[in-house]
Amino acid sequence: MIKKDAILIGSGQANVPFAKKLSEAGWKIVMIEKSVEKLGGVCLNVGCTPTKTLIASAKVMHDIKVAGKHGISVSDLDINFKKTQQRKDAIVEEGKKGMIKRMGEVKNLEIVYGKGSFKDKNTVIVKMENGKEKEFSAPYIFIDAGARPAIPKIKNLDKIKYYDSTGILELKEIPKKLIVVGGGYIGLELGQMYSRFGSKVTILDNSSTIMSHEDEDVTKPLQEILEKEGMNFILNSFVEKVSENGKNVSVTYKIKGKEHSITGSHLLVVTGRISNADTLNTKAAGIKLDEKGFIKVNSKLETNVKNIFAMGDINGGPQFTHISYNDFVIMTENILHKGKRTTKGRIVPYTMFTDPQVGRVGLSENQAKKQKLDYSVIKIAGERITRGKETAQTQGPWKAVIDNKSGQILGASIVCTEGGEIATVLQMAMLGKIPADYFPTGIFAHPTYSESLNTLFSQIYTLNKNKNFLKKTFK
Ligand SMILES: Cc1cc2nc3c(=O)[nH]c(=O)nc-3n(C[C@H](O)[C@H](O)[C@H](O)COP(=O)(O)OP(=O)(O)OC[C@H]3O[C@@H](n4cnc5c(N)ncnc54)[C@H](O)[C@@H]3O)c2cc1C
Ligand SMILES: NC(=O)c1ccc[n+]([C@@H]2O[C@H](COP(=O)([O-])OP(=O)(O)OC[C@H]3O[C@@H](n4cnc5c(N)ncnc54)[C@H](O)[C@@H]3O)[C@@H](O)[C@H]2O)c1
Repeated sequence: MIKKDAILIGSGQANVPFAKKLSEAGWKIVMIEKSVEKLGGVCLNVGCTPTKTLIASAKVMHDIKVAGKHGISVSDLDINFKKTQQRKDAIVEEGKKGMIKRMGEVKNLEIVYGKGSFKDKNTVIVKMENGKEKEFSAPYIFIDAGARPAIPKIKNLDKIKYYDSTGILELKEIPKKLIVVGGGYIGLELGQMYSRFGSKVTILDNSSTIMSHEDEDVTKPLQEILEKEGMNFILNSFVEKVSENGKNVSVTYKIKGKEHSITGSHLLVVTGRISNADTLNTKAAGIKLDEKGFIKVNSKLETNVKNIFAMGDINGGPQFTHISYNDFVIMTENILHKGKRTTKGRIVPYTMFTDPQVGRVGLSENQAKKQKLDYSVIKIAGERITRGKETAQTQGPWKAVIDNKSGQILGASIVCTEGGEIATVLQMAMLGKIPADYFPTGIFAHPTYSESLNTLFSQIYTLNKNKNFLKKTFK
């Protein structure tokens, strides 16, 4: 048994920077990670970094395909997919090398490769790749062990070749016909990416809309844009079974009880991500899980067991890199500086990296409605965006939700080629409590995309006229 000041399980987006902070404060720590290949977690190795790199390559391909709009013709458009993949691999490798170097410089940090699981509330056993075991004990344990693909129960799925979000990134060939089960972030981002590389892509989802947790007046226009690019959507579809015939895969699904089938060359299954807590023997430490298997934490990220904390996807999310990183910020302040930071009231931004992006921050209209808030909605179509006209990227809509009493922005959904950046501008306004009426009159550089926040927020005057909106706040 080796004694430490703290045990860190998983090298996700929170534990990596946290290890450095603990070390700087003089703590002797051990970090347990399944393998060196997984060091740095999902985002760097098989998540954000590789996907956003490949998606950028697919955008270049698309921009060339539509260059005719600008009077530019390109003949012999071709892709050397091996090189495209090599570029992605090199970027991941570079990030990995840098991280390993920085981790090597962290004093008092021992990294052990193997599967960690609890023996009791202070002890963790590591089953190493060579079959040997090591035991560590510490008064503090920080879990940042993430989530993995959720594979739905579909008849024969375990008998055929299919891809999850990791496997699909390693393809050597561009699929002729890609069937995607799941129309959420990964399905839409990777579906559009392969569609732009040349695949015929069909997305099946059992919900009535893509990205079903978002407002329908945001997801419907996005679906239409993707359909115009050649993608096909089969919604309200319940996949029953799959089979292989030769090199092809067939998917049988039901819509309103009626059976249909579709055949493709490749099948991608991306229907959400489940907690890795089931690999940790949490019972031995008495750690409580929620009904979905995520570790229950309070707003300070404390589990029900004293001095055991859970950060990142494994505590139920939201499942984003920046949220896990913010968990690290909370933990650092509370553990090392006697702070009282919590997750309460944190404004959550996220961006789906389709093209156009869906830049999101704060509340959607649906969420504001559910919370029974007193709110108004402003919205403009993409055609109103001046910069978009110049760049031939007039997708939309842009939408914001405003608190009727305070005039504060409650949230926004920005469908735009740079939707994520524009939503970030609004996030800054929300953080700084800059009210909505700053935007119609504020000065924005012309012609940036963000300048059109001016146009979006000018809608508040119309609301004012029609509904006596924000009488106190806006004149
Ligand atoms: C394809 C894809 C694209 C994504 N794109 C984005 C994006 O653009 N933006 C964004 O914000 N988010 C994105 N995400 C989500 C993001 O990657 C995750 O939210 C983020 O990585 C979660 O970090 P984490 O701290 O929870 O730990 P993770 O990154 O999940 O790391 C957990 C680590 O713990 C290790 N581990 C697990 N169990 C054990 C055990 N028993 N013993 C030892 N080690 C263990 C794992 O091997 C892993 O390395 C994407 C995810 C995927 C799959
Ligand atoms: N840009 C980003 O920030 C980004 C990118 C990728 C992933 N992520 C994170 O990773 C998480 C996982 O992504 P994801 O796309 O796997 O999950 P998701 O929850 O975003 O989408 C899953 C989709 O699958 C559908 N679905 C579920 N079960 C189904 C079934 N049996 N048949 C058909 N459809 C089914 C759901 O209706 C949903 O639309 C995301 O929730 C997000 O937090 C973020």
